[in-house]
Amino acid sequence: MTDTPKIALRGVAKSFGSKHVLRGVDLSVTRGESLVIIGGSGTGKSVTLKCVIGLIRPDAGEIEIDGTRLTARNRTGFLDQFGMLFQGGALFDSMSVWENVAFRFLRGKDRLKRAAARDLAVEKLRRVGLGADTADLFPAELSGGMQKRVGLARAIAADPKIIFFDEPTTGLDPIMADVINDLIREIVVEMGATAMTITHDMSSVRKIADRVAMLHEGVVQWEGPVSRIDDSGNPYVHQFVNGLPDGPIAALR
Ligand SMILES: Nc1ncnc2c1ncn2[C@@H]1O[C@H](COP(=O)(O)OP(=O)(O)OP(=O)(O)O)[C@@H](O)[C@H]1O
Repeated sequence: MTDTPKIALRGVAKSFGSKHVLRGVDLSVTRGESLVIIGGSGTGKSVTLKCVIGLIRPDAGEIEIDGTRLTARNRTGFLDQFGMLFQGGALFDSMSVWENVAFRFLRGKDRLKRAAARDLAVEKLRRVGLGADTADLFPAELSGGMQKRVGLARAIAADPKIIFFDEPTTGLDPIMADVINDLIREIVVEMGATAMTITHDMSSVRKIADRVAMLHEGVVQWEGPVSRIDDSGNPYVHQFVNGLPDGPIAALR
């Protein structure tokens, strides 16, 4: 084990026209660590994540993942190596639950025989609390919480060493959100995975994070261990964590 960051962003900048969304983001996530990026709506959390997973190309700065610098050439398909739980689950409606979970094993270089792929999917479904009886259902037949579990099973299907979570509790009631947060934490710890999550749900932050970074006005305003978020001494974090109407964030609106 080394302290080499699994994920490192250095001076990452991205504008859309005259809108400077990211103005030099520096972040690093070490091996086995869970970093949660917080920030208000429209502060660039999704843009940051999309830069990291290669869906958006930054205007400036560097991103290194697992020791490899992201370049225009290797960006495509980079995500294949990592697990990702998309906001809303992003399941394929026309495929059964097990086919969704085993998606990457049904084609390409990791292809398995269908029976083996199904067995793998059933095992992952079990890990997220779903019985084998859900394997042949279709996403439309599942509740939102079950869809999230299936998305999580798909994210961990290939035992990735790095997992990204995009707003993992969006659309869930508070009780189901808590269940999913617990499950994410358990699985990340059990797999020893490095995790990066974006969210504005403070209950997720408290459950999932080892470390927290607060994004505002295109830069990381504060970062520190999750144990410090109630006592950060940072006015942005204080306002955000406590949901206060007054403070530097509201003053800028
Ligand atoms: N492809 C794009 N083209 C133009 N503007 C974009 C694009 N993607 C994002 N933006 C803008 O960048 C800003 C940051 O968006 P982003 O989705 O990263 O915010 P966020 O922090 O994830 O917000 P939320 O919590 O509401 O999802 C927004 O103003 C958005 O309109």
